Amino acid sequence: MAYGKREVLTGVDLRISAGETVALLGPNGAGKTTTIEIMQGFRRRSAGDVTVLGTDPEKGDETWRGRLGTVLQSWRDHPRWEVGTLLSQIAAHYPSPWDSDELLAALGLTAQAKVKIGMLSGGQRRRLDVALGIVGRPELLFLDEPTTGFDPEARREFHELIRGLDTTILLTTHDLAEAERLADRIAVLIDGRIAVYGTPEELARAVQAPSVVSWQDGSTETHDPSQLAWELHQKYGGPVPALEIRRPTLEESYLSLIERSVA
Ligand SMILES: Nc1ncnc2c1ncn2[C@@H]1O[C@H](COP(=O)(O)OP(=O)(O)OP(=O)(O)O)[C@@H](O)[C@H]1O
Repeated sequence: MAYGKREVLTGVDLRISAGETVALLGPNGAGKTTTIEIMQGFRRRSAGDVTVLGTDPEKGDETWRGRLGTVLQSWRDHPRWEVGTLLSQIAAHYPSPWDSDELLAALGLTAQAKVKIGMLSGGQRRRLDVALGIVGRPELLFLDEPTTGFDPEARREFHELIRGLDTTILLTTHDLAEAERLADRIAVLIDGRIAVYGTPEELARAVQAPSVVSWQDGSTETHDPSQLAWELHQKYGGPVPALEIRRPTLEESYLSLIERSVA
């Protein structure tokens, strides 16, 4: 993808299987939104092949579009609409939508059905965003930084909700713990290229961020914790007091990948 002469996506090779949740991570400006817009058919790519639910997004018709769901940053446009009314209005555009009341119940919004959107709390509004994104029973759901501004409880509830959906999901987030919790696979986009694509464990292995080994008398970073544990075991002639081995978190692997690509 090039904007004018400036190429912003140069190596996006991504295959997502049905039912999978994939998190697309990357620093600001890496090209995540552009990638998603191309997949949704909102942006015309400069070159390359894209197939989403069997269709080239540039040729996607209304029926194809109806199979996609999008949860964007909060709906702020309809503050005077009642939650239930807006949801049924949107539902009416789809061939086999969720029943609005059922969906509100599933999202814990039954008590808010007659509340005006402008009166909802941030977390409630976000649930409504999700309701609007999935009301058409999408086969593929795009979540763009879904929990920005959530309190920890709302975030946890949202994660449970998302994990309970049996739809294919492509998620962008800057919250690494969220990616780890929700995603089967993680794609890291750096400067328009997918630098790594795999499970969090595969990412950690590819990046080879060090583990932290600590014990009663010391602590160190190492790429081979089991070797070190063995050496300590020899040194102590038995169990190593207060031995702890901490594998790199997704955040550490990710940051180490970004640092390396900048260097
Ligand atoms: N309409 C546009 N015209 C020209 N350049 C654009 C346009 N939209 C995005 N860009 C540029 O393309 C690059 C990728 O932007 P994009 O919004 O896809 O990144 P992102 O990974 O989603 O970033 P963020 O995490 O900040 O949302 C950036 O350098 C941006 O400035």
